[in-house]
Amino acid sequence: MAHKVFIDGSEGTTGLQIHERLAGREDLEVIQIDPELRKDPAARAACLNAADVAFLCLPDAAAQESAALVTNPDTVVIDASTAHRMHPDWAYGLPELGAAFRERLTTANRIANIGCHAGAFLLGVTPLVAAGIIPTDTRMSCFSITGYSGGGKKMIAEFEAADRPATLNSPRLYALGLTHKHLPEMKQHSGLQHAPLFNPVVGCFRQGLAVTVPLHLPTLPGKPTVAAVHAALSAAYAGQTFVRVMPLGDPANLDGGFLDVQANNGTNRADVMVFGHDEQAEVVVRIDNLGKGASGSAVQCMNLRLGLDEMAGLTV
Ligand SMILES: NC(=O)C1=CN([C@@H]2O[C@H](COP(=O)(O)OP(=O)(O)OC[C@H]3O[C@@H](n4cnc5c(N)ncnc54)[C@H](OP(=O)(O)O)[C@@H]3O)[C@@H](O)[C@H]2O)C=CC1
Ligand SMILES: CC(=O)N[C@@H](CCC(=O)OP(=O)(O)O)C(=O)O
Repeated sequence: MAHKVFIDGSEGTTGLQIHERLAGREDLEVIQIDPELRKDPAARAACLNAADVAFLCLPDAAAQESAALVTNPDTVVIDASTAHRMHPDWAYGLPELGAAFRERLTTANRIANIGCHAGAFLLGVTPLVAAGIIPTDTRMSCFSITGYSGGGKKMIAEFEAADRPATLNSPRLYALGLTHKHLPEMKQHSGLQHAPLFNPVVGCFRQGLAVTVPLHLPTLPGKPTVAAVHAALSAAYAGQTFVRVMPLGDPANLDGGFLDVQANNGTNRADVMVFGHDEQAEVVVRIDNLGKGASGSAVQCMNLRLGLDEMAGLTV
């Protein structure tokens, strides 16, 4: 029998992308809400409680409201928003972070999907903390370049408006108050004692994201080589379907010396890359912010939770 799935917020950026990834799957039946009633709590409650899996693709407040509407103990909720990522009762949706994450996702009825910047940061840093290469008390910094779809419908409309102001044509640094909403999950799931100093930049392209984490190798215990950093990441992700560690400093990652942050678009793949020399290393993690950073991850978590092929509906 097909699993019943409901997407609350199906007309938003993430909701539409989940819908696309579920299209044509015979093992799933998507519950449709009357479009006129898509923001009506009673209508949403009926759909949520009829679902085996409910995706919340909503702003934080609406996601909290939806989660509270779920009374069916068997409904698995996968929330794409920031609302529940720090909640102890919710599993964090990044199985590649380790066996404990993966195992929890196979049974949890509440799953918080990753933040796009946070997930990429964690893929680059968590194994290095676990391996002791980065001490837990290190004060890290990192930056991220993202496409404007990360800002949802509103930002997409601003960037794609016919009368777009020229100020949107150049990359825009933001979150300069240094309190970006992904900092708590970056700290919690990396094992670091301090949140990184994080600078996101949004560019005039729709989709694609890369987080860059600099490492000053002589300041780290035992002065690891760039090869040791690469080896630790390669070991951590051996056998993973969706995380690919590229050869060390591979020029094939670079197009005439430039790294294309859109190269994973349309996939659920994360590319982990290490560049550097004796003194400095840079870990770069590239994802599709709407793929591994949002809807791809959500579908992967559903597949895992339901015991289905983890790759169903997804590409690498
Ligand atoms: N875009 C991205 O790259 C990522 C997004 N996320 C998170 O996923 C969630 C969804 O983001 P995104 O798809 O980008 O956002 P969008 O703004 O594109 O879509 C949100 C959707 O929710 C609908 N909505 C708002 N309030 C309610 C309500 N009370 N009841 C029902 N529907 C409602 C909106 O309706 P309307 O169409 O009328 O505006 C819209 O269709 C957010 O929490 C976001 O932070 C997470 C990772 C990455
Ligand atoms: C360009 C842009 O604004 N991107 C968003 C991140 C999108 C994301 O990961 O979303 P949630 O954490 O909200 O789920 C931001 O930096 O706030």
